[in-house]
Amino acid sequence: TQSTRPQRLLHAVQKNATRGDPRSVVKAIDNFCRQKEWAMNVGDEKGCILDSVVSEVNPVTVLELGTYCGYSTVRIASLLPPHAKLITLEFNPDYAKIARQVIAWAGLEDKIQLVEGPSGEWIPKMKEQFGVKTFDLVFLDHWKDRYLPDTKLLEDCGLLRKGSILLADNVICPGTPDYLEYVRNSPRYKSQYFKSHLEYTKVEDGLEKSVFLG
Ligand SMILES: Nc1ncnc2c1ncn2CCOCCNC(=O)c1cc(-c2ccc(F)cc2)cc(O)c1O
Ligand SMILES: [Mg+2]
Repeated sequence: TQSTRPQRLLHAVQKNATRGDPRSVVKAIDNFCRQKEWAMNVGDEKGCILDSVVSEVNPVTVLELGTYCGYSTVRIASLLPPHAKLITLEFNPDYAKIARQVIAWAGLEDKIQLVEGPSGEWIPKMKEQFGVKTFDLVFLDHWKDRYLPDTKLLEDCGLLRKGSILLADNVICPGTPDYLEYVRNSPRYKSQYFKSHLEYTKVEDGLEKSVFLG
């Protein structure tokens, strides 16, 4: 039977990356996607912007929406302080299965909780299920038409505090126009655009960093 692209990406990690070395896992995925097959990881160019935001925020609680194969999950978790926790939501069980193995290869299972299911259902359960008070950082990288409703859900569930940071991938390509309009015009956010390119291509894309003002 034919393998899937996520399975081939996982094999590239197991073949080329060192167990327990998250940065080698990130590098192995980027090499696979540049040399063999494009895949929708945030990639290295936007990944460096992600790294700088994570290092600046130094978050203790992180939420990632959209795990895919775990590339940004591993990239973020590799920069977190020892007691910090990252919860990542993935809707697609096949992607989740691969992501668990990528996370294990990087040796980051203790920092990462991968939850399978739709963001709309899980966000309202965060407090009771995972003992989360508020998130210091949220990385949005799931369905582009879910960014806005899920941001409003995070607000309504009291999961954002004054100073919480939202970092959104793909605000240009594929694009999240309603989300951009909201965070750029709402008095409750201070927003900033980081121009970059769609992973592994020359197409314009970028990350939008928005600080929740409370
Ligand atoms: N827990 C959850 N709840 C709800 N929904 C969920 C979920 N978990 C996952 N999903 C479902 C969607 O997950 C994948 C979302 N990501 C993308 O679609 C994506 C697409 C491109 C792209 C593709 C083709 C082009 F030509 C140009 C660009 C690039 C990117 O960087 C992308 O991130
Ligand atoms: Mg993306």
